[in-house]
Amino acid sequence: MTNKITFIGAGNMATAIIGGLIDSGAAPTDLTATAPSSSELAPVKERLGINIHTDNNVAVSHADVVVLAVKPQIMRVVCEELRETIQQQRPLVISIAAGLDAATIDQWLGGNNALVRCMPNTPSLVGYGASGLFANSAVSDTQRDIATQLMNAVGIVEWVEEESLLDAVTAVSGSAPAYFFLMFEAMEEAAVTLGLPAETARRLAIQTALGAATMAQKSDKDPATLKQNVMSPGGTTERAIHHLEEAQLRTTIADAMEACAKRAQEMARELSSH
Ligand SMILES: NC(=O)C1=CN([C@@H]2O[C@H](COP(=O)(O)OP(=O)(O)OC[C@H]3O[C@@H](n4cnc5c(N)ncnc54)[C@H](OP(=O)(O)O)[C@@H]3O)[C@@H](O)[C@H]2O)C=CC1
Ligand SMILES: O=C(O)[C@@H]1CCC=N1
Repeated sequence: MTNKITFIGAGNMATAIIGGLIDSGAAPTDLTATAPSSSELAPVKERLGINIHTDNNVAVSHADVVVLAVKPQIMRVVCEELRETIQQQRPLVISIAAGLDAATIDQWLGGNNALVRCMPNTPSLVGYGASGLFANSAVSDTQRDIATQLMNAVGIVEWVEEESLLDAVTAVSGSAPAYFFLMFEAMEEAAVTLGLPAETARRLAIQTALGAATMAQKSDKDPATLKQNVMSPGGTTERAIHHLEEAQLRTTIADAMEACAKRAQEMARELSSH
């Protein structure tokens, strides 16, 4: 990819994507990240070798693609500060902020911008990201390809044709690494109670998740069948799964994902109104 890409914000998500891009062959010199303080940026430069800037407008002035990677709560200030430069430069703008809708961001940037909303996740850092993308009507096919290539460099890409579906993407992949990390915590704690050393338990739980995910990805069988294949009749797994079903794990997951999607909608309302 030969585009010059500027990330506004150099936090968890931006550095995860940048790290993944570099691992997949992007030239660090084509990448720039900004943040308010050079003390935060210095270690990013040291680690990734990319360009850094504390002035967002300067960083955007030569960019083909601008990735807005600041917290949703400060997006308005950042966009309004960038409005003039973006209107002159006309880059493809990609927002990764949860909740904030494309029309609001476009308006804050002065209007008529080619804008892609992307909901990535932090496993982008290791090339196993999963991103949902939505394009507004100003985005050309070439720009769609650019966004696809960018996020494909760090994982899989799924386009949605209705913007509201990004809230579901947030629930199933954007926020979801945290659900699995919670599961690892819980499994490690339980295994320690059963007598295993914590480190052993952690290694076994993580490797098992990796194995299960890889099997589910490579197999032509659906997850329900793969689950059934582990459950010997009258055996140990059956007992464990019975317990999880009795404890309403499915409902708990559905409720958590619904809460996640609702929070994204709430954030959109809160943030677009002030
Ligand atoms: N974390 C995740 O798993 C995911 C996050 N997202 C979205 O990504 C976005 C960023 O989240 P995340 O990376 O976790 O947040 P972080 O707080 O880790 O990163 C935000 C970055 O923005 C910088 N920043 C703050 N103010 C400005 C400014 N005025 N100009 C330029 N940079 C600024 C921060 O610098 P400083 O620290 O100095 O304030 C920091 O580097 C959010 O909108 C979130 O919704 C989407 C999907 C997943
Ligand atoms: O928790 C959040 O709001 C962000 C968006 C998805 C993951 N982290």
